[in-house]
Amino acid sequence: MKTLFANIGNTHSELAWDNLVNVDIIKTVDIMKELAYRAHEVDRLVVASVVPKVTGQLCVRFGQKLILLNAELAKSIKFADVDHFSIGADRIANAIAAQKHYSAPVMVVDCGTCVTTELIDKSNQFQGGNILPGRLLQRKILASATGQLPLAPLNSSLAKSPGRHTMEAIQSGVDLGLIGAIEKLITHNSKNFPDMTIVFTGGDAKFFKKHFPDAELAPPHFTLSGLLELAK
Ligand SMILES: Nc1ncnc2c1ncn2[C@@H]1O[C@H](COP(=O)(O)OP(=O)(O)O)[C@@H](O)[C@H]1O
Ligand SMILES: CC(C)(COP(=O)(O)O)[C@@H](O)C(=O)NCCC(=O)O
Ligand SMILES: [K+]
Repeated sequence: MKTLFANIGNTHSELAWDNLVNVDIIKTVDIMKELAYRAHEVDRLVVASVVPKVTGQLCVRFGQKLILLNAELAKSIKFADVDHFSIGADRIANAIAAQKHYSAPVMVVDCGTCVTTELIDKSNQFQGGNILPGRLLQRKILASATGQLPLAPLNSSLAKSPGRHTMEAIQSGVDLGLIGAIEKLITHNSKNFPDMTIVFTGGDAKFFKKHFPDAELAPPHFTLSGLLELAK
């Protein structure tokens, strides 16, 4: 039986057959086209999706072959104190991956379209987390919600602060602001978990990790590895 795994995020999606050696990264806007090429080989499609429009299309296309990750399938994680119906499937997969790769307590910082955190304690409880707009999303909202601000490009290193022109002011404002926000979340969330491990993952993980020397950089395709773990 051939199982295809898919992690469908708001910007990118990852596709893999039962291992992490050959992972294809596809823009989520193109994911249905990509899956159409592969549909004939797929006996089972195991998906973590946070894009309901795509989830709906997958239900129609794959029917009974489709398995959607939700908190009820994540038997190794307990959700006693959280609203488990509301938690994104990628965040549940991150919790499973954190449990597999690190010793608890552990907080994942997923730097994607949004920055999310997921905190898992020693007794495998999902304690909850945080959601805030990521580096690109903050740039986009500044450009779209104002008359005069340009869309500032992403840069791999920090822009000068104080910024000497509009672009530098946006880049340093957003990027330093997010680093500060993550620092604050770590300090705040670690009050009850002083020895917790911090793990960075997601498309922007390398950028942020540089500013957190005590944190870990997750192995490649970390979220997807959580999804694969589920199928074992
Ligand atoms: N070349 C790039 N194209 C798009 N996003 C990038 C790029 N380099 C860094 N990023 C950052 O990575 C984020 C997307 O990360 P990703 O993990 O793919 O997101 P998601 O899981 O939401 O699909 C973007 O929002 C942006 O902040
Ligand atoms: C918070 C998210 C938008 C993050 O998505 P991403 O940036 O990884 O594409 C996604 O996990 C989501 O839609 N979650 C549902 C709400 C929640 O997790 O509480
Ligand atoms: K993600």
